[in-house]
Amino acid sequence: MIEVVHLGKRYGEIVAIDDVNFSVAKGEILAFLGPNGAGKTTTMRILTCFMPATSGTAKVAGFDIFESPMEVKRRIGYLPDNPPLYPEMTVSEYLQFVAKIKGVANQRVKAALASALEKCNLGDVARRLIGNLSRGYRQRVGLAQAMIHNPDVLILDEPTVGLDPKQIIEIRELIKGLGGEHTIVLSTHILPEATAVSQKVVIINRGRIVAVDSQERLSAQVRKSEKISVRVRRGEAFDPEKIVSIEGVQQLLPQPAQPSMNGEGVFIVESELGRDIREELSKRVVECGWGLLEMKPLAVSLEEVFLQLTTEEKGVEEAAAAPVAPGEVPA
Ligand SMILES: Nc1ncnc2c1ncn2[C@@H]1O[C@H](COP(=O)(O)OP(=O)(O)OP(=O)(O)O)[C@@H](O)[C@H]1O
Repeated sequence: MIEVVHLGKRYGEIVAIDDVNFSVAKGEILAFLGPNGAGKTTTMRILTCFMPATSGTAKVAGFDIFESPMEVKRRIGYLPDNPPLYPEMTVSEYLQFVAKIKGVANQRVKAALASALEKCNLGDVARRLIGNLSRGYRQRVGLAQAMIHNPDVLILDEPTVGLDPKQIIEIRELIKGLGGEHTIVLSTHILPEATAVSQKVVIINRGRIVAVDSQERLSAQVRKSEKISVRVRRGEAFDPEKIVSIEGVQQLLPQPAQPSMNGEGVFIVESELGRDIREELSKRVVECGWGLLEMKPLAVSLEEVFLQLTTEEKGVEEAAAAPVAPGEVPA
């Protein structure tokens, strides 16, 4: 549905994006993940024909953004980082106004309005003034205006910025629900957002794509060992020697959690990449009589993937010097 090829943009001397390539299949949700200034907004503005690229091109539903911008715009709904809302209009008035601007035929405006209100759960506030709505509701109005002409593709620039945690969950759920019917590209600098809503992640850093893949495959790409978390009933009986002696086990990792009050214990076993120790591990735990409660493989988090990919580019010291808040991509 979307094909981006060798896209580049300069603002004078500043290279905002350089040789950006990715594709999005029909109905897929793609997260465009990167720190502030990475080039996300620039890419989205080019894709939505708001701004020309300096080099390369992109196709949306088979139409080239340079050769057929009107065809592209017809198929795209755009939620910019600051959606242009009119506070003195009611939600319905505003959406009908946008529908007309976007060329929805007069006889179809009513149906388009009903559909957008329903999809974005705005029925209850249709007659309220936009200026009186909460930020979460205003963001839904922003989404509704993006989809009022029922476009194949939705481009959403940081759709949850400035919302409270409850509103964030609601908007993410809404976006997830729109996938399948719409192809969605969403930009974010928040890792859990990419994990929560998308099937595919493009990581951009300093204007260049550093990875494009599914989260699972990105994790696999940077994985250097297998990790399994084991929870046992009798934590006090645990003897590390019994585990490290299993063939293929490299080390036991420090426990992430304190031993729980009820005596349970959790430990993480790191083993050679590609070697499946699960059977032997479970046997050993049972033989030792610790009471096996849970055993689960640990995936590498997207945060680790991001850090590793950008660290390779920036150099270890520089990356190590930048502290990262939980869930945030380092700048
Ligand atoms: N109009 C402009 N003129 C000059 N430089 C610009 C302009 N717009 C963006 N830039 C620069 O291009 C680079 C990419 O910016 P862009 O806004 O695309 O990044 P972003 O990933 O969307 O970041 P943010 O999340 O902060 O919006 C940055 O270095 C930015 O300073």
